[in-house]
Amino acid sequence: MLKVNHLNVAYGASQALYDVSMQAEIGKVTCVLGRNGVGKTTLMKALAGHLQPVNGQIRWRDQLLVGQSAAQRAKAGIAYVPQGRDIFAQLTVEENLQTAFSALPRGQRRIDPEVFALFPVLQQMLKRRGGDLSGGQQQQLAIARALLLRPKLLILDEPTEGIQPSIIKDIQAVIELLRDRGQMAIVLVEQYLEFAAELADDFIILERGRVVAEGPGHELKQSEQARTLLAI
Ligand SMILES: Nc1ncnc2c1ncn2[C@@H]1O[C@H](COP(=O)(O)OP(=O)(O)OP(=O)(O)O)[C@@H](O)[C@H]1O
Repeated sequence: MLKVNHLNVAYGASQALYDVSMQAEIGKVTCVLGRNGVGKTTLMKALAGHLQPVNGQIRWRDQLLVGQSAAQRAKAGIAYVPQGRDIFAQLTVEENLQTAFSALPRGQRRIDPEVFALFPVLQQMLKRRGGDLSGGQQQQLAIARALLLRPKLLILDEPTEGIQPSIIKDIQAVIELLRDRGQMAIVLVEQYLEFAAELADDFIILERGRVVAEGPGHELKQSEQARTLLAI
């Protein structure tokens, strides 16, 4: 289980997260919701090790993460798919997938065919350059690259942003399949209440860097508070 306790994160003098606590369990999707600029990406970067907090604790399977680098966390099975996807435009799909290898032991440096079962389009486009893919295909590539780490904690930062509805459905199906296998915790950042409500087992809502609502996912659809906080 992931446990975040009283996390404070700042960019220099500008504080972005205040006393944030949350948890995410194996076999569940935990959604982090909130409007633009409330601190969702900051929280994900702190989980992945791209930002170190001012104070507070992050525990993953009872191990303290604060102080560990992003590379150490990747090796410990924490995979982060950033907002904007970070695909290398000049590298082929295959080469983009191979960039995950640096976090893997030598014996495991191969592209698991399972990622092609999950995202068949990637196999068809293996020799194409990342920059030639559509936004939705790039998102699938970024998730596939993260899965090559065989993560136990998968962090997805707004995977639906700017993506056509048919691919959103495909991505949703993959997230559900990964969740239902019961072997990883999934933290999903979302702005769209509908998508989050379909997937969330648990949720938190951030507002100006603070957790202002939380609960089980089934409460999201009916929640007036969520609608107000997300300004729908
Ligand atoms: N590199 C940075 N330096 C200074 N301030 C930053 C930096 N990145 C983000 N911030 C600020 O921190 C706050 C939280 O930003 P963050 O990107 O975490 O929000 P978000 O909820 O992910 O928003 P979005 O949905 O637009 O991605 C904002 O006020 C933002 O301006």
